[in-house]
Amino acid sequence: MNMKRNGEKMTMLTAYDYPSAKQAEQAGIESILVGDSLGMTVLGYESTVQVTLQDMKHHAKAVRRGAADTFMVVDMPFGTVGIDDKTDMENAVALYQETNANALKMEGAHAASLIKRCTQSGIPIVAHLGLTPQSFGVTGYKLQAASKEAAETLIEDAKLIEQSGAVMLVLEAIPSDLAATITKQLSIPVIGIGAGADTDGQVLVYHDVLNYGVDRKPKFVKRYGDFTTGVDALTTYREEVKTGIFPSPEFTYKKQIMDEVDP
Ligand SMILES: Nc1nc(=O)c2c([nH]1)NC[C@@H]1CN(c3ccc(C(=O)N[C@@H](CCC(=O)O)C(=O)O)cc3)CN21
Ligand SMILES: CC(C)C(=O)C(=O)O
Ligand SMILES: [Mg+2]
Repeated sequence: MNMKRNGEKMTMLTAYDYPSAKQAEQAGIESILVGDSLGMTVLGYESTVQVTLQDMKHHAKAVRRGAADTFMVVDMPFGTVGIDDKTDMENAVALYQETNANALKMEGAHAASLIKRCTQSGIPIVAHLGLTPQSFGVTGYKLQAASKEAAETLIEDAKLIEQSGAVMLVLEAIPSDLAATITKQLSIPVIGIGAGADTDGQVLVYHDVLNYGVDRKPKFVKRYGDFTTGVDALTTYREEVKTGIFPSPEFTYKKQIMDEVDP
């Protein structure tokens, strides 16, 4: 992870299961995020708030099987950080140990003390500031740190999480000049999503990149593929069964002579 020094941009992509993890690894993506966005993209929840520690474990284990050689970051879901020191630590240890993750990610500057304790215990932590979707009920889904005061607070928060031992910072939905400033001031890599071009790297959601079952497109999402064509394929499959085109002999086992078979 020396890319901050040599200036090469780092790429991160979410993955939630075995095939998407394999694809990300095959594409040479440097780091996979098993994001709690899986609640929305693959479980059909309205937000990430419904996602449990069990959900994260289940998906992260599948991702690990698909991408054994890629740096895998796993989100701590809503309600697993900030309960009490003992419970927070038990949650982090379980998620890290059971999924064989390379790092865990935690939203918000309030996680600073847990970041410190995890780091001391040997768990690498990625911090996540700016728009933190687990707090959407308080913040909404909108640009964060838009005022001068909020920007100053964010800069202080970023320094705090670096001092607490975070190995990386994700900045979401903030003005690009603020993201550039924070990226310059920190020595750890800063990965942006809706944070402009001057961070050390970018992260996007798999289903957004491939237009796969998502109905909203935030401003920061660029689509590189179109999985909605899957519906055309499924429609053709249905039609071919209805019309008897499928299964043709090519997809059929050889006939037996039924007369020779006892009924
Ligand atoms: N598919 C997906 N992509 C994501 O990037 C993502 C998730 N899901 N789930 C978890 C969070 C939620 N995120 C979101 C969700 C919505 C907006 C959004 O609608 N933004 C609007 C701005 C709305 C406003 O300013 O009021 C946009 O147009 O960008 C942004 C980030 C980012 N994360
Ligand atoms: C949007 C990214 C950074 C995330 O936290 C997620 O996918 O859950
Ligand atoms: Mg997340």
